[in-house]
Amino acid sequence: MSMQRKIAVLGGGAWGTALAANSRRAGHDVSLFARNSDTVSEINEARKNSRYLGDVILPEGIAASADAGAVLDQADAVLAVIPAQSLGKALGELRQVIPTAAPVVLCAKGIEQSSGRLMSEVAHDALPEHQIAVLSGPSFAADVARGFPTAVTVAAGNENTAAQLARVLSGPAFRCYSSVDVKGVELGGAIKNVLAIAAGASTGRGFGASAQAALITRGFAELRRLAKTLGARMETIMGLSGLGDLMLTCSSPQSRNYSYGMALGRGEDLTGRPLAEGVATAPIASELCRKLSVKAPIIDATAALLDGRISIDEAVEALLRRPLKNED
Ligand SMILES: NC(=O)C1=CN([C@@H]2O[C@H](COP(=O)(O)OP(=O)(O)OC[C@H]3O[C@@H](n4cnc5c(N)ncnc54)[C@H](O)[C@@H]3O)[C@@H](O)[C@H]2O)C=CC1
Ligand SMILES: O=C(CO)COP(=O)(O)O
Repeated sequence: MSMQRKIAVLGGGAWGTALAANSRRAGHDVSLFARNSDTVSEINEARKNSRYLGDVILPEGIAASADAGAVLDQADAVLAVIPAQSLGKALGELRQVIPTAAPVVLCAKGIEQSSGRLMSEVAHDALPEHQIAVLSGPSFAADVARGFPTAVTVAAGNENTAAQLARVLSGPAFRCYSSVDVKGVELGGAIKNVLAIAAGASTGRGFGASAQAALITRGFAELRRLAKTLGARMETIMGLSGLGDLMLTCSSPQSRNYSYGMALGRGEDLTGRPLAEGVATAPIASELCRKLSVKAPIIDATAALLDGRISIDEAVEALLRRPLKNED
């Protein structure tokens, strides 16, 4: 039986376009909803999305449109690639035109600042009749758009749905592992963005690789504690969507969160920078940890730093001066 499906992608930014390219290479019929008419014509006519992906040439046959209803019509699966803080509103507006039989795969990484909800909770509330899944893992849009080898995790509450989506979304160079741990997969993606800002700030401030390794490792301990409290599986946190994405994002200036942190650390002007999801997630992640009595000094310090409540040097001093403790 042919695996060809109609995949509808919502969001014409870097990641939406890259996932559309991947789905096309996997042999699917792909339509992409972008709000910006210049983006729509550039994808359709020049097979490019230069604003977000520079000179990458996309595969033939991605049908971009600013008409969400047309994009979603007859879709077998929907990839929601809209930034975390806008996802709830966007899905609410599109509810009537998303086919109820189509699983909705959430690809944003963040926690909703106004409510503290994870993306799957936001989506369940906006689309109570739909099956919700999450795709996350170490995957820069530019790499995926170019067809470089990448591996991610696709999670859904139903094991068969997760496995089926992993089969459908895997491409020649894009390997999807399946999971039923939706919460674990999305927590890793949301928290690594906050930790990447911290790691970038440390580098930008001029601290060495030792500080970097300490931040990543102790930040990972905070992610593990939060995930355990929320009932996620440790295997997930140790996997692609947790440790894997943390390693990628905290070590490469290709990450917008890491480079946001670097600019912060260097004292540069932060206006007009590309999307860095960790900026909005940091305060609510810190608040969530406080409410759940999860110790998260690095997440807290990152939120305080972003808020202008402390300087980097004050944050580092406060972190180092905490009472000595067991490494757990
Ligand atoms: N860029 C990357 O390498 C990766 C990004 N992600 C995640 O994917 C999400 C989206 O990121 P990017 O595409 O990279 O961001 P981006 O800034 O490149 O693009 C965001 C796109 O969403 C569109 N958008 C915003 N609100 C919308 C709405 N209400 N309806 C329709 N479209 C809307 C914008 O017009 C823009 O085209 C983020 O949560 C990010 O963390 C995940 C993995 C990799
Ligand atoms: O999520 C990503 C890689 O897995 C992309 O990271 P940035 O949003 O920091 O660029």
